Amino acid sequence: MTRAVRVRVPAKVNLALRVGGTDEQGFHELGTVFQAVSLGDEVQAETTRPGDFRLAFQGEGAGFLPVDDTNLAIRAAKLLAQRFDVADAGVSLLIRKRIPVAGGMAGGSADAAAVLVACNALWGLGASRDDLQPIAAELGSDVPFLLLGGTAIGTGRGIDLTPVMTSGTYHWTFALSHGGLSTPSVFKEFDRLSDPRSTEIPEPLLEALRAGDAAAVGANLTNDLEEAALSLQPSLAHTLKLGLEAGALGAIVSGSGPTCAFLAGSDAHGHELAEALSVFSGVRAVRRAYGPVAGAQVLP
Ligand SMILES: C[C@](O)(CO)[C@H](O)COP(=O)(O)OP(=O)(O)OC[C@H]1O[C@@H](n2ccc(N)nc2=O)[C@H](O)[C@@H]1O
Ligand SMILES: Nc1ncnc2c1ncn2[C@@H]1O[C@H](COP(=O)(O)OP(=O)(O)OP(=O)(O)O)[C@@H](O)[C@H]1O
Repeated sequence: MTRAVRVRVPAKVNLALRVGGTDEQGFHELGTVFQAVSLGDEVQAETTRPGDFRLAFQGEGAGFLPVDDTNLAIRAAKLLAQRFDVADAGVSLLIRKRIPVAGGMAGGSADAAAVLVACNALWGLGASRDDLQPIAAELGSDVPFLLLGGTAIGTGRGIDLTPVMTSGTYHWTFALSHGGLSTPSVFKEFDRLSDPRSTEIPEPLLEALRAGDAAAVGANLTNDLEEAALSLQPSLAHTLKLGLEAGALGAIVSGSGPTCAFLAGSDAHGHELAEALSVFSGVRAVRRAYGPVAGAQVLP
């Protein structure tokens, strides 16, 4: 039996996020275009005593993230063990975290996706990615995309995925904020401020992605949750303005925020954006990344 597995998993940015009405469980209907980016976490999974599920963090969130059954990573391991009837399951997980916590980049979801892939390998389950998708969807709306990676349209709760054809590489600069925003409170603020919108994906964005036209992709970034995130954290307006003044091709709040995402024309331009953003005290840190990249993958 395999004793240890390492898995790399990306973060996501929503190039478009359209928010419609709610279903009977209170989930909003979404029309979104996800892109997986190279700012990611690494999960190391090792076999341990049967019934022993252990978790530790290094990096972002270490020291304050829960490491008990409330953590999505532990829930993912236990759900997989249950669905595949793994007798004597146990795992010791170490997560090297770079994705900001409660940052709108799906950090917890990424870890859950990585744990599914890691435990599948560790326990020799032989499950395909398609087998893992419904388990991922039970864990959270962003988890299935972090398994898939690349660039994809998400509909329904965000879990019905269709890969999108893209050309080229997109250079991203992310401005991390002090503190996070809770996803449910951002959706609640959206409901307070706005009526449900159309969930149609803007065709010019898809055309720009197909053509590899970064300037047109930048011009067509859109996020219906942005107004709600700005209402809860007003300093984000200044962060977005700084990036645009420094020549970003597009500037947007990532998902439910508060991380802000800036599209650069090149790697060198991304570096300039990072320098311009880091002078603002409202920005905790800047990170650069590129996309699209693969979903959760076992490392050799
Ligand atoms: C904002 C996004 O990141 C965009 O990709 C996702 O929609 C959020 O995905 P997530 O964090 O995996 O969300 P979940 O863990 O499934 O749900 C957390 C909470 O977000 C809200 N939520 C989430 C997804 C959705 N389609 N409608 C919602 O209203 C609900 O209040 C839900 O209780
Ligand atoms: N492995 C994990 N990593 C980060 N947060 C976790 C994890 N497990 C549980 N959480 C909890 O989930 C909350 C949201 O964290 P997360 O980093 O996933 O937010 P997010 O990136 O804004 O999510 P999304 O973009 O999917 O809406 C945190 O406040 C934390 O308490």
